[in-house]
Amino acid sequence: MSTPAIPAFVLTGFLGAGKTTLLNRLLKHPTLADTAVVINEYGDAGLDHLLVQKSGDGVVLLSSGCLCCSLRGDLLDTLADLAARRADGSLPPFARVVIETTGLAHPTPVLQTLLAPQLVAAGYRLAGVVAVADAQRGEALLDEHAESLAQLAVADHILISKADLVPDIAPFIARLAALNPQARIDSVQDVQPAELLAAPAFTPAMPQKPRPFFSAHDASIASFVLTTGKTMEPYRLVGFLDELREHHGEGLLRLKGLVKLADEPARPVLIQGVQHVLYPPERLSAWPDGDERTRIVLITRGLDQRRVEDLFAAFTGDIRLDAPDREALTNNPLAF
Ligand SMILES: Nc1nc2c(ncn2[C@@H]2O[C@H](COP(=O)(O)OP(=O)(O)OP(=O)(O)O)[C@@H](O)[C@H]2O)c(=O)[nH]1
Repeated sequence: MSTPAIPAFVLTGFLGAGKTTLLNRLLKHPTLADTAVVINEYGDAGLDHLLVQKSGDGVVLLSSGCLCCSLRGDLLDTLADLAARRADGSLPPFARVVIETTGLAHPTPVLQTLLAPQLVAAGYRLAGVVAVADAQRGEALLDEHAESLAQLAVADHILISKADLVPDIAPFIARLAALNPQARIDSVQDVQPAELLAAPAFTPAMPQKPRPFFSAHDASIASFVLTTGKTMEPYRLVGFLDELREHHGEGLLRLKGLVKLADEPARPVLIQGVQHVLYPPERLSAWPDGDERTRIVLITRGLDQRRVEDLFAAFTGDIRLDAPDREALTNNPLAF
């Protein structure tokens, strides 16, 4: 009998954005008390782990009852170890894990780690990416630090901190909505802790929100949705994902989708991926939102959207003008 997967949330945001402040607030909430926290610090500079009360062995027990782990070493080993100790009863049966990334980190290595086969086998499931956006430093931060832009671009949920220090956050919100049209955007103060870490966090928004404007600085980052009402044969999905990963993996900051497969159209398959790493598809029991179309959200950097759309259409059999069909892409001896 399989046990339910452990939802893993990534909490990201630039240095000083307010991640630890938010985390402390979340962990005080009774419904989130059974949360394991991994603070992903590199080097000796990080101090975040000192802000929680240690109880030896790298694991700390917060006064609220939360489990916390300060991590200097390998994220993968730590997460695997936490799961093993949860399974053998030496740790309480935590209901979710939050991984706070270092402020300077590009988010993709952490996401890739979570999609690694060892962690999938250990029972983890990437449940959502929450990014804290600092309204005080606002757009300047996005312009100056590519990591900050990437953190916000891959988020499912953006939380704006320090809105209390800024007279008008509307332009900042507009910029964030343009950068990541799929994300839900809230002010940190307005969001309820319990709803923040409620799994599953992911439902691809449809239709795609229009981009109110597009900043030249963010021009290489794009977010778009591939959709089809058709069912797909499983081998075609595999073929599409293989092609995508092989030829466009480098520019794929994040992929997440619900796919209607021909074998069981009433039970969509959840797919997730980061760059060249794809998570094993997960069969859901039902469509989460009444919309039974395949929807795959891609967040990309420097990737040709049109080519990806053509590739997808070739595998679904949807006809597109001026685009090669699937045979031409997969059976062409001259193809790349
Ligand atoms: N006024 C105000 N201050 C905030 C808010 N959120 C965080 N801060 C302050 O901002 C500073 C940095 O917050 P942290 O929570 O430590 O930020 P962090 O993202 O964890 O920082 P690093 O771990 O260095 O990446 C602290 O002094 C907080 O008190 C907010 O919403 N409003």
